[in-house]
Amino acid sequence: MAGAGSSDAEAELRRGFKALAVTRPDPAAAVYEVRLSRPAQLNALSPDSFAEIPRAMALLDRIPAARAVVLSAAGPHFCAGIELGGPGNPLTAPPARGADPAAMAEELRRAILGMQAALTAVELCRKPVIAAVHGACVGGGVELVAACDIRCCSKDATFVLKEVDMAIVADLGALQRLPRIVGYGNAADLALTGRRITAAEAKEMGLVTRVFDSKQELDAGVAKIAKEISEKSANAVMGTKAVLLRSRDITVEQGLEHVATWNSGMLRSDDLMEAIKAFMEKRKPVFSKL
Ligand SMILES: CC/C=C\C=C\CC(=O)SCCNC(=O)CCNC(=O)[C@H](O)C(C)(C)COP(=O)(O)OP(=O)(O)OC[C@H]1O[C@@H](n2cnc3c(N)ncnc32)[C@H](O)[C@@H]1OP(=O)(O)O
Repeated sequence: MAGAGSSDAEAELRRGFKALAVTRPDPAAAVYEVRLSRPAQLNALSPDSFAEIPRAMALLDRIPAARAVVLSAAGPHFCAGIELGGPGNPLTAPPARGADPAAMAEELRRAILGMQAALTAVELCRKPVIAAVHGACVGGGVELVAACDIRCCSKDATFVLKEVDMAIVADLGALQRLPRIVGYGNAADLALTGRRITAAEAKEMGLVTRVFDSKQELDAGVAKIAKEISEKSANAVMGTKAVLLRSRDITVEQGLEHVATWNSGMLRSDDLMEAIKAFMEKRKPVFSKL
C-alpha cells in the first residue's frame, strides 16, 4: 500500500506539528508515535490539535512503515479536555453583534462537526491506533481515546467525562462510541454523573484493556503491543480494523455479509501463502512490506 504519495507523506510529517510530535521511536519497528505535545497546557485540545490530529492520521495512513500507531501524551497528564478560554475557540467565541441566530447556529454546528471529524480521523486511519493514557484524561480526551482501537493506561490514570458538569452534552463521540466499548449502563453512569474513575475501574468496565504499573512500563508495554501488531500481515491487520469498525455499526447478519465480501477480495494473498509455508516450516512468517 506504499502507492503514490507515500514519500510526500513522510516529507510532510518531517515538516512537523505545533500541538503534536509524530516520531518513529524505534527504526527497527514499523510503529509511529503521535504524542500530544502541549504539556504546559496539560494537552488541552486547541484549534491546532483539532487541525493536526486528522492531518497526522491521514499522513500515517499513507506511510507503509507505519503499520501501527501509538497515541501518547507528554507531561503530567494525558489530556485536560478541550481548551477552555483559549483563543479561537469557536464554542465560546462571543457572537457578533446583531448576527442572525440561524447563521450563528449553523456556524457552531459546522465547528462541532469539524471537531468530531478530527477525532473520527483516528478511526479512518487504516492502521490500528493504540492509546497510552497516563495521568488525567478528561472530557474531549476520553472522546479522543474512545476513537482508538486499543486503550491502555498506567496505574495513575483517571478518566472523567466532565461535559455534564460544564453544562453541555458531550458531542465529540463519547455518547456514540462509549456505549459500544463499555456498554450503555457504564457509559450512562460516566456521562450523567461526570464522576472520575480510576485505572482499575476503567479496566473493570473495559474502557482500557491493560493497566501498567508506571508511565515507563506503559510506554514500553504499548510499544511492544504495537510492534507485535506491526509484524503481522498488514492487509490482515487493516482488514480486521475495517471489519471490526463496520461490524460495530451494523447487524451481525450484515457484518457477516460484509466480511465475506471483504475476504472474497482480500483472502488469497502472498501473506496467506507465506503464513501457511512458515507454519509448515516451523518458522516465523515474513510478511510483505506493502
Ligand atoms: C466550552 C466547552 C465546550 C466543550 C467541551 C468539550 C469537552 C470537554 O473537554 S469538557 C472538559 C473540559 N476541561 C475541563 O473541565 C478542565 C479539566 N481540568 C482538570 O480537571 C484538571 O486541570 C486536571 C486535568 C485534572 C489537572 O489537575 P491538576 O494537575 O491539579 O492541575 P490544575 O491545577 O487543575 O491545572 C493547571 C492549570 O491548567 C489549567 N487547565 C486545566 N485544564 C484546562 C483546560 N481544559 N483548558 C485550559 N486550561 C486548563 C488550569 O486552569 C490551571 O491553570 P492555572 O493558571 O495554573 O490556574
